[in-house]
Amino acid sequence: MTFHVSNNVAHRVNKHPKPPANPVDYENSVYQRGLQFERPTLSFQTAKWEADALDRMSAESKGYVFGNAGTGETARKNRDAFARWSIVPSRLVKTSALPDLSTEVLGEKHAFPVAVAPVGVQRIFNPEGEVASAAAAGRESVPYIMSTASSTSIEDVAEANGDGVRWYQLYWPANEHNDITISLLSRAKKAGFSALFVTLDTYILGWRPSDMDNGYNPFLRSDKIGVAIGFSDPVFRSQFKEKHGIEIEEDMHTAAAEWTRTIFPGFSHGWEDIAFLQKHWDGPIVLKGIQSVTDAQKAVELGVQGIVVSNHGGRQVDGGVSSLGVLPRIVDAVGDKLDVFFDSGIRAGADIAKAMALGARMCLVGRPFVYGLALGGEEGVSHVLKTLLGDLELTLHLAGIESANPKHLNRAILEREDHL
Ligand SMILES: Cc1cc2nc3c(=O)[nH]c(=O)nc-3n(C[C@H](O)[C@H](O)[C@H](O)COP(=O)(O)O)c2cc1C
Ligand SMILES: O=C(O)C(=O)c1ccccc1
Repeated sequence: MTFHVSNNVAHRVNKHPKPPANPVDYENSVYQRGLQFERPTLSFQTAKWEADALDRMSAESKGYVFGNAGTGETARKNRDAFARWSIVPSRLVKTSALPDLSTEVLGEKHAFPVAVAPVGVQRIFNPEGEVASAAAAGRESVPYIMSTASSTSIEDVAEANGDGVRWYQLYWPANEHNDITISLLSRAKKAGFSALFVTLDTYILGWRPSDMDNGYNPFLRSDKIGVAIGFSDPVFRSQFKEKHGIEIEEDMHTAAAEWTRTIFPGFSHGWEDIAFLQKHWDGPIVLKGIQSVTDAQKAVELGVQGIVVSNHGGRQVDGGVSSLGVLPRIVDAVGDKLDVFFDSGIRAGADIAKAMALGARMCLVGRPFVYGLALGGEEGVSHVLKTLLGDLELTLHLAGIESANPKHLNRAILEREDHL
């Protein structure tokens, strides 16, 4: 995989077409080439992405992406949980092979243990929105998870993602709209989305004071960009026409409100409903938003292929547990029976290393890529992904992990900082 950061520089200045061949070249490529020639516009300091991106945004967009549920306690806990684990490096570990960050999930090998988390309404942050981020993910060989709340249609995201790996995230309409669910699933399947991520923690938006202060709802914006999937859905369109006798375009406000209620019905499905998705989706199913061992075990009983240990980045239940905090016990209970994905709080390579050492098989990155998108469109998202992966590789390499390969990670490389 050698090497994200240097590749970026090489592409931009076209003076170093060949990526370096081994880890030793890392220093040369990053420190020397990076400093000697034109540098990427975005910083390598991950905290700067957030600061720079928020600086440029409207109060509404800033409140929306940076905002959390309630007091922000869970979002803070998500971050604090990483500092409770520390990596203990091993010395004089001879590396016999090239770096290999690959991991296996859902029966397939992936070059990197990172995916782009589903994030809705990305055109708020950049006019190119999902087209830019799906293209960047495809180019960086990182799976792209497309949100049902996207501001770009399923088909257009697929086209932008090219031959990349893409997975579809479902905001699951209530049972009375099963025909819409079936339509979404069949569109996703036809457009080459190979796995279904079902988000369980957001059947209604959480208590988000920043959005409430701004009177902001991403779906009800006057430009209606948040409802692209509904407005491009043949079943939703024909039902709307049947009910109101007019096309969506003749009363966009009513249509947007109806679509919002369709995918955020305000109440949850039950465990027994998962069978419906298993019947109508031909491929792996992953349940996103799991935080308890009991729920993880129910997922195993139902025979789904994976779970995402996630609290939606602290945006739904304030006062909730940290996502990294509950990861080990969930891995202990079900890690050998399905694939455990992780998100909520990943900001650097070391965070990915820790989550993988605690048993996650792949990490989803949320806000950081949104900041990259806001700052630099496709290039910005590419830069964020490359930086996180370059940082991860170097962290593992210097921690003495053979070939920087996540499969050699386990809890023995971690210490609880408060036990030292
Ligand atoms: C602006 C924004 C929009 C999001 N939209 C969705 C969504 O449409 N579907 C979904 O399942 N999760 C959504 N999420 C949650 C992310 O998929 C992910 O769980 C979370 O961002 C991970 O935490 P992190 O931001 O700390 O990386 C969204 C998160 C943000 C910040
Ligand atoms: O904001 C979110 O967390 C979220 O999941 C979402 C995305 C788009 C529209 C509404 C909610």
